[in-house]
Parts: sequence; structure tokens; C-alpha cells
Amino acid sequence: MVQNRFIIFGGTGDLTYRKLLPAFYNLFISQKLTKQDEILIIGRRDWTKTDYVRKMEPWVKEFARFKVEEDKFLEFIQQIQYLKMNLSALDDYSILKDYVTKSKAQVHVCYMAVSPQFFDPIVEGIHQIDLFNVRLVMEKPFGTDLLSATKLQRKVTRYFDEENIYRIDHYLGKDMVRNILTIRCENPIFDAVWNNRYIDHVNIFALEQVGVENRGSYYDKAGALRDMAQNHLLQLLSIIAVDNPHDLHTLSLQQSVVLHSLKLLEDSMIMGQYRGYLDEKDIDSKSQTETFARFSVGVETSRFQGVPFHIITGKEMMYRDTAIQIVFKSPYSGQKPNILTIQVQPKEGVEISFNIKTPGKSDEISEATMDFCQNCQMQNRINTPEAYEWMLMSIMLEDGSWFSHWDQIVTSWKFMDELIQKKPKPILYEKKSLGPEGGLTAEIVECIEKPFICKI
Ligand SMILES: NC(=O)C1=CN([C@@H]2O[C@H](COP(=O)(O)OP(=O)(O)OC[C@H]3O[C@@H](n4cnc5c(N)ncnc54)[C@H](OP(=O)(O)O)[C@@H]3O)[C@@H](O)[C@H]2O)C=CC1
Ligand SMILES: O=C1O[C@H](COP(=O)(O)O)[C@@H](O)[C@H](O)[C@H]1O
Repeated sequence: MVQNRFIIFGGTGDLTYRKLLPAFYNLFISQKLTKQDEILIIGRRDWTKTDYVRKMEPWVKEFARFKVEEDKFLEFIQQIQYLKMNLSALDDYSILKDYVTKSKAQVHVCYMAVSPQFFDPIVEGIHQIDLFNVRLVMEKPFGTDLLSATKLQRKVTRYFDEENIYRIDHYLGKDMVRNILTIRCENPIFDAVWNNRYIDHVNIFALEQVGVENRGSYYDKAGALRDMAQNHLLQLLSIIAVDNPHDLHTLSLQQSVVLHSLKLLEDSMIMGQYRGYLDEKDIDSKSQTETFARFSVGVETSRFQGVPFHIITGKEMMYRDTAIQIVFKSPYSGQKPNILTIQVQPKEGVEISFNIKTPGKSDEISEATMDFCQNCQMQNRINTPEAYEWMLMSIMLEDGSWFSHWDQIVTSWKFMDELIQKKPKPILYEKKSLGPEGGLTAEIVECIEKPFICKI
């Protein structure tokens, strides 16, 4: 009997190839995924398992953090099966029913690696065939706005208990994101100054060099605000701004308190669209969808009142970098601020810049930096376990901490729906640039360009 059967709806999509299968491979190599587990790929293409394996192999080779050895790969693919069905046709779920009846499993992890419009038919389909012991995994974005998210929640909770619903935000699986609370709360030198008395502003940015690639039909409806900001970036913001949590089980609820207190700062929005976006596959030729977004928010809590948080994300940028900069107040003008930078990816680590007396000169001050480079410590190809490895492992262990609570989804959509109403038209920017004018400040560019002292 199969132990955990991962049923991947959308098994021929970007997420599955780029993130899930490499993560499964990593779990297999580190013996977290055993021979008793199965990955059942659901696709609508008329493929055999051999066709599928041929298609996914290069992705696993490129993105797995362990080097793919031929013999290990052959063992790994024993655990993969391919099933053809149309996930939006309810009648097709009998195909899945036949499969699970013939080959039984203890746990069914139903993973929705599809756009949000397919969540509804999948939930209905799984319910209709009475699949038992289901853990329902839903990718972000959960809905496309508050209304659709609420409808979806109603539908899902009609059939499934909250404790069996795992709303994934893979940024919560990133090692340095999980490190934020430790860095903040376990070090008195940071904990004591984690408030508006000492912090001047916060920059949170996630810049990508890739464009929309083959995901045009999904992305053109979403845009950077729904695709990255409503979920990943508001997660980061709320982990930075949350009051010290008592334990991880209450974190998500505490984060929703922060999200509830967000205020968009006036005239802070800059939207951009990279030149050439309109020629990409499945993009409306007149699309006004933003591929770059910048906005600033205030957090109206006693801890952070008055501290602006600048949120920035973009595709086809000059750099790939996700980081958080905590910029402290300078006691007098002209003094360089102390900056704590949490580097999430591709550099992983922490930097702190501070002022020192310039060596050999008595009255000059210059900036110095100390850093901890996590990549260097791990000495691995892609270092720490990939985000999806953590998430998949947590699902196997039925550990719901680090998944998004419904309250969090509600508050983030409330905020984002209003923001989207007010967003300005996108300004064109060149591919591999710094985005539209005003998008990236010198402070951010300097942070991105500064390598760790300890070189990777
Ligand atoms: N890509 C990424 O890096 C990340 C994506 N996500 C989220 O994951 C979700 C999926 O994204 P992504 O993989 O990029 O999207 P894609 O558009 O690449 O993949 C969508 C998948 O859905 C399948 N599909 C669509 N319609 C049907 C149908 N009627 N029957 C059967 N299969 C169907 C597609 O099949 P076919 O191949 O036949 O078209 C494809 O496998 C989104 O919610 C996204 O936000 C989250 C984090 C990262
Ligand atoms: O959720 C998404 O995330 C990816 C970026 O993920 P990362 O782990 O590489 O930072 C983004 O490319 C995609 O558009 C979005 O849907």
C-alpha cells in the first residue's frame, strides 16, 4: 500500500517542473520521501509516463540541489505515475477514482499546482469521488480578490476541515525567511530596537531576472501585485512587523493583525511593464498588467506607527535578489544609517553596516560591514533545503505552522483589493534594467551589488 500519494493537479505546469519535482528529488535523495510514497501526476496531455519523464528530466537536472546521478534518477522515477484527465471536467474524476481504488494509499495529498480558477472544480471533483484521508494543498494566490477567495473558502470548508487545508506560500519555506524571527527575537541587540523609535524605514524587495515565460495566460490576469505582493511580500512585511510571537502556531493569526493595520502611503505607487511583454505568449496585445510594482505602506501599530515599508517586485530586472533592509534612524543628519540586511536569495545571510573611525584618521568616520554568509557555510550547490522541500515535508508531518491562515488571506486581500483599485498605469521599462524611474533607490542597488565579504 502507498503511504503518501501526492496527487499533483497541474503536473505539466511551470510550478511542478521548476519547483515541485526538484524538491521531491531532493527529498528522495535525503530519504525523506520513501519508496512507499507516490507522486501521481495529473495532466491533460495524451502522454505516457515515459513521455512525462522525458519532459521533466532536464528540469530536475537543472533545479535539484543534489546532483542528479543516473542510477538515483532511475530509482526516483519509479515513484512517479502519470494519469491523463481534464481537471475541469467533473466526469473525468472517475478516472482518478478507478486509479485510487485499484492502488490504495493511506494519505492523499491533493496538490493544486494550477491557477486559482481551477481550485473550485478540483475540490468538487475530489469530493465527488469520496477520496478519503485528504490533505488539500492550495497554491497561492488563494482566489484573485477577496470575493473569489471568500467563495473558494466557503466551498473548501464545506468539504474539508480547516486542519486538512494547507495554503502554501513557498516564501515561508525559504530558510532565511524562517530565520527572520530568530534574528529579530533571539538577539537583544536587534530585539531592543525593533520599533519606530529606532527604525527609520524598511525596504522589502523581490527582483527576478526571468520574465513571464510560458505563464502568460495566468500572469496577464494576475500581474505583479497579485502574483507576488498580496502573498509573498506581505508575508515578509508581516513577519518583520509582527509583535514577538509566542509560538509558531499563533504566528499566522498575529500576522493578520499587522495586515489589518496597513495603510497605503499616498502617491507611493509606481507600476511598470517591461518592453516586449505584449509580445509574449498568451498576453493581451493591449495589456496594462504590471510586471513591476512598487508601493509604500505604513503599519498602524504602536510598534511601527510612522515607519514606511517600501515594497518592490519586478520581472526582467537587471538583478535577481530578494532581501529585507532594516534601515535605522541616524541621530544627526549626515550620519550614515546602520542597516541590517536579511538576504533571502540568491545570497542567503545577514549583513550589518555601521560606522567606525576611519583607520589612521582621528576625525573621519566611514562605513564598515560585517556579514554572515549562510551560502558559504553550507558549501552546497543550492545550499539550504529548497522552500518546497520544507513545505512538502511539513504536509507529510501534518504540521500546519508556516502555512497561511484564512484570516491572513482575508486581511491581505482586503488591503490589496483597495490598492489595485488605485494603481496607476504601468510605465514601460527596458528588460534587464532597474525598472521604471524611481523604482529602485540607490540604497537598494548598493545593497544588491555589495557581495558578502566571505565570497561564495
Ligand atoms: N511557477 C512558479 O514559480 C510558481 C507558481 N505558483 C502558483 O502555482 C500555480 C500554478 O502556476 P504555474 O505552474 O506557473 O502555471 P502553469 O500555467 O505553468 O501551469 C498550469 C497547469 O494547469 C494545467 N491545466 C490547465 N487547465 C487544465 C485542464 N483543464 N485540465 C488539466 N490540466 C490543466 C496545465 O496543463 P497544460 O500543461 O496541459 O496546459 C498546467 O499543467 C499558480 O497558482 C501560481 O501562482 C506558486 C509559486 C511559484
Ligand atoms: O509565486 C511565485 O514565485 C516565483 C518566484 O519564486 P522564487 O522562489 O523564485 O523567488 C515567481 O517567479 C512567480 O511569478 C510567482 O508566481
